[in-house]
This record gives sequence, structure tokens and C-alpha cells, in this order.
Amino acid sequence: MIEICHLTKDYGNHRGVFDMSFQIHKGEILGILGPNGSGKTTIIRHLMGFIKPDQGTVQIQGKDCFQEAAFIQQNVGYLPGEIAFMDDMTGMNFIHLIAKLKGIHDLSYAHWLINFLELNAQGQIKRMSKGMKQKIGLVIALMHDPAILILDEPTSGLDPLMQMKFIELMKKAKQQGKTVFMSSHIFEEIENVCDRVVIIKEGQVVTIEDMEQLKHHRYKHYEIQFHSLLEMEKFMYQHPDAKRHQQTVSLLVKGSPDQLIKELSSYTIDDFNVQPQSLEEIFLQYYGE
Ligand SMILES: Nc1ncnc2c1ncn2[C@@H]1O[C@H](COP(=O)(O)OP(=O)(O)OP(=O)(O)O)[C@@H](O)[C@H]1O
Repeated sequence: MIEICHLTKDYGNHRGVFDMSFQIHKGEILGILGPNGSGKTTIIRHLMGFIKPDQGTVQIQGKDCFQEAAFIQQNVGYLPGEIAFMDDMTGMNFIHLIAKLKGIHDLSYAHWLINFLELNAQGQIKRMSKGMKQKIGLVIALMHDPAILILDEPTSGLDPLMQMKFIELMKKAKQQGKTVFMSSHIFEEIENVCDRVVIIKEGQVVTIEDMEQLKHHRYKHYEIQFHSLLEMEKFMYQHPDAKRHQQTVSLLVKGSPDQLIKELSSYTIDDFNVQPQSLEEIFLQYYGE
């Protein structure tokens, strides 16, 4: 559905996007994670046909995004990172204006979204909070029920309840077979919504991970409280990498817990806790800091 092939946009001083390639399949939700200035918005602007690659190609449904920008912009549901509003208009008038420009006649889904997002769109945009403006952006991006969605930090400014509602919307989009590309700084959102995640750094792809595999293969934190100091010391001798605090040992284990559990069966354990490594921890591992 979407293909980025050796995309380079060099803004000088190592800023921009360099030789980036990845694809997004039909019905897939792909997330992009990266620190500030790593190139997420630059990729999205190429996809929407606003800027021309220095090198490489960017295509949606086989169409070159820059050459066929009008088609792309008409058909893709787009939420920009920073939305340029007409501040003196009311939210509702602005939604109607964009609908008119896009040739959308049926506003029933827009009204459903306004209700679902609990948006009061009657007031002037300049008097609206950041969250309310973001909701208007979401209504505009989704109101024509497009097959492809490109969302730049969709829940920026939304409160936790609305973030959950957004996740619901994305799950619905997935059921309907829509293709979604979204940038985010919120790990929970990526974890709950995305099928795969592209992790980028300084304009380059660090890794592309399948979320299911990532969940399956991630490390787990084990916390084991031994009944006696002697037993704890015996265990520590076998696991010099583990950390100890009084009679409790914590260690990281990748994959199946089978071997650890078998080993622990020869000890007396007072307490045992396990927690999967969070996406945040995995993400930070890639950055080494
Ligand atoms: N038009 C431009 N001219 C010069 N440099 C630019 C331009 N657009 C982006 N850059 C630079 O390219 C790099 C990538 O910017 P981009 O906005 O894509 O990052 P981002 O990952 O979206 O960041 P954030 O998380 O802060 O939104 C940054 O160093 C930025 O300063």
C-alpha cells in the first residue's frame, strides 16, 4: 500500500532522512518511533506529497506521492503534527469548509466522530484548548472514512480518556482493513495499536520490529525473594549478573521462564514476581542511553 524506497532528504548538518526504506502492507498499522528531530515528520511530509525526495521514491498504491500529490491529498486521511487553523472560524464551520474543499457531502461520520470524541465544535477555534483543536484535526482526518490514514502524533494534547478512545478508533480501523501509518511518542499507544514499529534515529532506520514478536521475545524482569540468605547467595553465585537487595534477587531473562522455574524448584521461595520489559525499555536499549 505504501512504499518508501531509499528515501533521502538532506537538510545539511546531518539533519533530514537518509537512505530510508520500508513498506506498509494493506490492513496494517505501522508505528514510527523516534526522538525529536529524528525525521518522522519529514517522512510523513514526503508521503503527503508536500516535499520532493532528494533521492529515492515514496509511493502510495503505486502512485508517486510528489507527482500525484493532489490524488494522495484527496484520498488519504491526514493529521498533521501542527495544524494550521483559521482561528476566527468556529470548529464546526472549519470542519464544513474542509469537507466542502474535499468534496465530502455526507457528514454523518463527521458527526459520529464529534460525538464519540465529545467535541464541542461550536466555539471559535482561537478560544479552544490544544486537545479540542487536536480533536478537530482527527475529525477532519477521519471524516471521509479513507482507506489509508497518515497520522502525525495523533494523540498529542489529548487526555488519557481520549487517548483510549483513539486506540478504540484505530482498532475499528484495523477491523475494517484500513492501512495506517502513525508517529507517536506514547509507547502504550504504539503497543496497543500497531502491528509493526519502525524505530528511527538521526534520519535512519534502526530496526523494524513485529509487535507480536517483540512482545514474545522481550526480556522479563524476575524478582525472587529467597527464604534464607544462604539460598540467595547460592543463587547469586550461579547468576553473577543478577542484582540483590536484602534477600531479594532481581534478574532479566529473555524468552521462556522454563529453565529458571526448574532451577528455582530446588530453593525455598517466599515471593516471586515477574514483569515484562516495557516497550519504553526496549526503545531506550536501541539508543544506548
Ligand atoms: N525545511 C527544513 N529545513 C531544514 N531543516 C529541516 C526542515 N525540516 C526538518 N528539518 C530538520 O530535519 C530533522 C528532522 O525533522 P523532523 O521534523 O522530521 O523530526 P521529527 O522526528 O518529526 O521531530 P519531532 O519528534 O520533534 O516532531 C530535524 O533536525 C529538523 O530540524
